[in-house]
Amino acid sequence: MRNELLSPAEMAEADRLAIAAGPLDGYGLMQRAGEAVAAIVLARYPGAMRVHVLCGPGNNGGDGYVVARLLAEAGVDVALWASGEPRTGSDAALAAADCTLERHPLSAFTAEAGSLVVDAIYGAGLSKPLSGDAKGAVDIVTGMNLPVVAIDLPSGVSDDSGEVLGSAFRAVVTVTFARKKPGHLLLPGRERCGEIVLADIGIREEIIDQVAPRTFENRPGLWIATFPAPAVDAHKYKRGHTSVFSGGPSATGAARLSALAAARSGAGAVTVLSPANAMHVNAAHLTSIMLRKVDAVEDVHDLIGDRRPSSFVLGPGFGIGDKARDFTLAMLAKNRQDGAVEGLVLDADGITSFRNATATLFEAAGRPDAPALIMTPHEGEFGRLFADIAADTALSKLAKAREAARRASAVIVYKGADSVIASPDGRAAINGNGAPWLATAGSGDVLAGIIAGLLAQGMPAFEAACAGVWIHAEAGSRFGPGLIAEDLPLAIVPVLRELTGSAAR
Ligand SMILES: NC(=O)C1=CN([C@@H]2O[C@H](COP(=O)(O)OP(=O)(O)OC[C@H]3O[C@@H](n4cnc5c(N)ncnc54)[C@H](OP(=O)(O)O)[C@@H]3O)[C@@H](O)[C@H]2O)[C@@H](O)CC1
Ligand SMILES: Nc1ncnc2c1ncn2[C@@H]1O[C@H](COP(=O)(O)OP(=O)(O)O)[C@@H](O)[C@H]1O
Ligand SMILES: [K+]
Repeated sequence: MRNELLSPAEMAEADRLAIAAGPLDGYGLMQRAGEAVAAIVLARYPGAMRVHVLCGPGNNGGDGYVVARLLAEAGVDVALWASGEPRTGSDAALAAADCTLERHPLSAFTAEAGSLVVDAIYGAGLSKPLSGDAKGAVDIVTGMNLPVVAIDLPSGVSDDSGEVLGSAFRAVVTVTFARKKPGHLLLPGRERCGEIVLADIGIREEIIDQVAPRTFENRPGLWIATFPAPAVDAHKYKRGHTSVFSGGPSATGAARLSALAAARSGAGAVTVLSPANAMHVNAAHLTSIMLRKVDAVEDVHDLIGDRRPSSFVLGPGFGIGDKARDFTLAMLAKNRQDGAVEGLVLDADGITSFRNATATLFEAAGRPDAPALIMTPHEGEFGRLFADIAADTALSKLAKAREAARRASAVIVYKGADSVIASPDGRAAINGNGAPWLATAGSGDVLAGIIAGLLAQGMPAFEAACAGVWIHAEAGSRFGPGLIAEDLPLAIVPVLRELTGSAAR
């Protein structure tokens, strides 16, 4: 599996373990890194008039010296620009010594139209905002719109958070090593990387296993092993029963979108739970989806006793207040072991309702036998439940989601163009297959329904949340322009078909 993402500390650890295990030493790894980048440059830009290689003082610059030497040996016209001297005895110093091209100071950097830039100024070691010569080079290259091949990361992009520190290159291709880093997927970093090429530099799988990363790119490989497929002897309730709470008469659509998505995602039975005064509105719009009156907490208990739904969605269009809190806490008070309630997806108004009662919610979710709680906040909703975490500028979106999941004892789906899914056990995944077509009213309601549908079919909470986010994003990206939320439940069908095929293999 190559879905792991390495933090800077984990990458350094992998590097250290790989060197200790041999056969390559640090300079050997650097040579492999440089070879990979040079091969990409030669393959992608065979006609480049001139290649400017920009080297910083650290090992990212070291990779750059290797690239400059190899490109020159291949007959390319290379101009080498350096900022700072590699530390004596470092691998970068060895690489610089082996590169006999004339070195120009980066402060004098100029380039010509039609040339290509290899960015080896800073990578994993970026420690402060770009300034001086490095910033000047970014301005020149950006102003001339020259194509950039970035080594490891575009200089200025933090590998940990994806933030742009000061300014950063915008690469056409970024070549990174062993595994991707969070900054390749989190915004705005993802946008600055262009296409990301992962190069094998000889850090073997068992080294990554030893490092045991807890952060992943959200791709099917992460959860396909638990992706549900109906058994031959399935009946509808065996395939899972999802219930979705509806709002009042003028706010029923969101629940129906969730319900339809849960049904499409494979839950065998889906029920909309409606207040009495909205029964007629809901009834007029439901066919295969069942409808049941739920007005008070007793109705929730009766439903759980009678119909044994395995998952719930509460929040879309529901309204903010006591009722949302009481229903949520009633569900969380059930025991999972009884087979009663597997889990609850709390979205939208459901989340906002706990703005001033977070401790009650987190305590209920943290009870050992409690059903799984999955919360799906967008940025605004996240800030309502986790104001201090949201305001902490030292934390990346990844770190924020992880901390929130731990505090709330809940799986957190921190939505957006770079959705992060975090589990209270420390695992986290970053999603990268979305598209802005998904930014349409009701899209989040559909996501909540897909996750609940997967949960009802027995998928564990973190995996169900990851799969839901990926499937939702994939369907929206493939559909493209014109997408509205009503399209999404049907648009997930071809995606599910492919996943079911691959799960069967
Ligand atoms: N790990 C591996 O397996 C492999 C890693 N490899 C490569 O190594 C790279 C990481 O190397 P690295 O750790 O030496 O860091 P790097 O990015 O070169 O920068 C550090 C230097 O820059 C300086 N500096 C930073 N920001 C600055 C700023 N804004 N303005 C000014 N100065 C700034 C910083 O100064 P300091 O923070 O110490 O003051 C320090 O001197 C990695 O990205 C990959 O390409 C490959 O060889 C394959 C194997
Ligand atoms: N620019 C974007 N790129 C990819 N996905 C996006 C983008 N904007 C929004 N989304 C996704 O669309 C969904 C919107 O959900 P939400 O904000 O709850 O909307 P609504 O309340 O209208 O349903 C989320 O899954 C989010 O991750
Ligand atoms: K770089």
